[in-house]
Formats: sequence, C-alpha cells, structure tokens
Amino acid sequence: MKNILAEIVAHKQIEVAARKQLRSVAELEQAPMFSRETLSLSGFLRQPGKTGIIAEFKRRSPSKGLINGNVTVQQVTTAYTRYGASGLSVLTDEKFFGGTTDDLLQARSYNQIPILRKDFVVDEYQILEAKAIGADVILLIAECLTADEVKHLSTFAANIGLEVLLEVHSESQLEKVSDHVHLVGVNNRDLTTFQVDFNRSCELAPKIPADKVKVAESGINDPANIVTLYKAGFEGFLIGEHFMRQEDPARAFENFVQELERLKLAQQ
Ligand SMILES: O=C(O)c1ccccc1NCC(=O)[C@H](O)[C@H](O)COP(=O)(O)O
Repeated sequence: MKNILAEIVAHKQIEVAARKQLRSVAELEQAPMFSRETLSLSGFLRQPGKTGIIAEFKRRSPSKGLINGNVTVQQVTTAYTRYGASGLSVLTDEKFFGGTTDDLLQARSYNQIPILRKDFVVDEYQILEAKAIGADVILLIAECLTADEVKHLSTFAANIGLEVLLEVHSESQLEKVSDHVHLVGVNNRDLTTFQVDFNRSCELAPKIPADKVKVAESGINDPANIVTLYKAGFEGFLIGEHFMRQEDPARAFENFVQELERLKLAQQ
C-alpha cells in the first residue's frame, strides 16, 4: 500500500481502538438495530428494471476536499430512494470523508433499501458496529487486507447477516475473493494518482467469478458511463461525488435517472 489508503488505514487502527473503549461489544449487540432483518444489496441490484445505482452520501474526500457541506442526510437519501436508487452508501469515516455513524443511523431511519457502510474495515468490531447502526453491507478493500483477513472478516460479517462488497484494484487481488464475498467492486479511480479509467474496470470484469455481483465504483458522472459499464458486465454502479457536488443532489439524481432511462430505451 503506497497511497492515501495506507494513511487512512493507519489512522483507522488507532480510531477503532479508541471506539472500543467508548462502546463495548455487548452494547453494540444490544442496540435496537442489531436484531433487525437485513436487506440484500445483491438481490436489489439484480431486480429487473432497476437502475443498479448505489447512491452515496459523501461530504468530502481526499481527492476533492469539501464536496458539499450544506445538505442533510434526510433530504439527499430519501430523494435517492424515491427516484430509484437500488441501494445507498453512507461514508462513516470522519477524518478523511466528514462522515459519522449517526449519518448511517439517520439514513436507515428514513429508507427501506439496502445500505452499505462505506468505511475502512480492519477489525471485527467495525462489522458489529455496522450492524448496530443499521447497515446491510460492509466494504472490505483487498489492498488493505491479506487473503486470510478477507476470509475471516467476510465470514464474520455473513454470520451476523451482513453482505460483503470486496473492492479490488487489480487482477491479482481477485485471488482474495472468498465464499462469503457477495459483491466484487472494481474501483475506477487509481488511489495513487486519483485518475479515473473505465477501461481498467471493463478489462477486469470478465475475470470476476460469475457468482459474484459486479459493481463499478468511482468517477461515474454521465449516464452513458453506466451503459458502457453495463455492457462490460457490471450490475451495480457506485456514485457519490457527481450528485453530491451539486447544490441540489436530489434534482441531479432525478435528472441522471431520467437520462439513463432514455438511453436504455434508445438502445432497445
Ligand atoms: O473518493 C476518494 O477520494 C477516495 C480516496 C481514497 C480512498 C477512497 C476514496 N473514495 C471512496 C470511494 O470508494 C468513493 O467514494 C466511491 O467509489 C464513489 O466515488 P465517486 O462517485 O467518484 O465519488
């Protein structure tokens, strides 16, 4: 790991150690959300006629700095759901992305579609925390974890009813895909240069095991990108900044979906 991920992960380990002191595992397991029946993101993405968009609530990022500090979780996520998102992604990392676990708890309280806890998981504790705040899916990033860690953490998540999205950046990282990984995400953004390249994702798509749902992540800013990525085999499309950087992310999402539907009809 020679990019921003190394810095994020180093900080995450310190942060998780501190969080464990504030809220015990027993307290997480007693949280009202912990016992709720989770929703399947892979199932929602495969529902016929749906957009396949996993719409992300993202206030800031290492690549762009502040994206939007003026909107609320309720305004944005309920519009994403209303206009056809297949799932939501909520960044809960505070230092680098300006998110909080409370953002996800709020998103959960207003929406009945699957929610991905977007964070940098290095410890079982964060998976229990994800369940306790109402998430349905966790993200594991292949570049930050060994194959054994992916196997262990994905099994742990599956045992408490959470799905796992494993993010890969290269073909060699596909060796870390294990039984309890339900979705494989390919990040279009190179985290060293922050350059976006859909070709790289399209080349990797056919190499992903057929039983996993393929998700294209990052840099999507045009409905035509979805058509290209769909043709390459992707069923899910994770989009954050393109909507969040607009003054009105809800309107931006609605317009994007309308244009996507128009493009799909034109392709038939
Ligand atoms: O977005 C970043 O700058 C970033 C930097 C380092 C690690 C992760 C990063 N992003 C996390 C994500 O996966 C994106 O938020 C997600 O794929 C949506 O991407 P986008 O549509 O480009 O906001």
